[in-house]
Amino acid sequence: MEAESREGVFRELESAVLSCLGGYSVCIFTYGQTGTGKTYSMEGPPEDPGIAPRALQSLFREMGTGGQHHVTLSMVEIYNEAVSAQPGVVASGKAMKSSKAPCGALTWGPDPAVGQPCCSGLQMLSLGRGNRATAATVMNQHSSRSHALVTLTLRTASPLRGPATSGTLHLVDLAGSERAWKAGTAGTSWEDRDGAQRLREARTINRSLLALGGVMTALRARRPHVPFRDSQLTRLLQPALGPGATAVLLLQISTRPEDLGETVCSLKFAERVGQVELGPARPRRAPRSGTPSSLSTDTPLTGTPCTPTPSPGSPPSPGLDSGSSSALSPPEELPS
Ligand SMILES: Nc1ncnc2c1ncn2[C@@H]1O[C@H](COP(=O)(O)OP(=O)(O)OP(=O)(O)O)[C@@H](O)[C@H]1O
Repeated sequence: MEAESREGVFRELESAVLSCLGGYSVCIFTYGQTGTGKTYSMEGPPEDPGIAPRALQSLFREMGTGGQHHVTLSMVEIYNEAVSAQPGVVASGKAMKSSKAPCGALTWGPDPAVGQPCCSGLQMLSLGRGNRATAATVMNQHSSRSHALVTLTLRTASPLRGPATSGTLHLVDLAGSERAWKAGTAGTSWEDRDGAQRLREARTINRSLLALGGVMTALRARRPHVPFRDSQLTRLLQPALGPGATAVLLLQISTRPEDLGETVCSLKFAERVGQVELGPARPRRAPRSGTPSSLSTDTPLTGTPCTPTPSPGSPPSPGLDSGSSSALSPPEELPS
């Protein structure tokens, strides 16, 4: 995505983002082949921010115009099917105007329920970004090896706007799909430990993206059973893809002739997503008490313990891909 179009894309998304303040549930997710710029589009460099910081700035600018708001931000990473909350990247507090913070800097004020947090939402985003599992692959020097889900829950009360509402914004940066031969470590052979690790990651990533494709197929066909339980990714996305939610897919594709196969797969996936109907968007009233809902609270993670995110160089965590025999088998077919 070119720099000047990134602002244009955000302008298209802004009304959906702001609808969260009216109690709507909105999910924006990036999808595409590895190395096509998903993370860049979602995060962007400080001099030209991506969708996530722009969304936060826009929301907080709007919140500064009135009403009472309670904001919860959480960041969850899925690496090799292990789910972990990013340490220190879960916060709750009342959004407040601050003379010290620039407009939209997202300062949290003291909240008796959670102690005295006072940090900037943008700082929190970059903290999570820094902790994310990345590694060099043939296709991308800083490839994200995990799916990252940022959830903002916004409970809003305004005497002028009627009953209190609870809206949610999910920002999802999916790990990229990749072919087996492209999943190895740059400059090393497949037989070495790093190469094997990259292949194992690629296999798990592709499998979870296939599960997402299965969910989209079921939603499109309005099947009574939607296989949300087929992967951690789809489990966590369930509330974001429920009735009345709004989901926006940002598709990243490569225009290189040698990537044609992957590009066609990505376009087919987008076509399928484009045919999904989640029903008319519905606002949600805030619960009378308790914590606002978010991905982490709406979806029980029973049976899926939160484990610390291993760095790509550390031994694999026990899970779906712990079998050494499967470690070097190629990733499954690309999701399409
Ligand atoms: N519009 C852009 N302008 C400048 N550099 C870009 C742009 N888009 C992507 N890049 C650069 O291309 C590289 C790959 O981008 P990025 O890591 O965002 O891809 P990705 O799709 O998230 O990959 P993966 O799925 O492997 O994590 C990065 O070095 C990034 O800085």
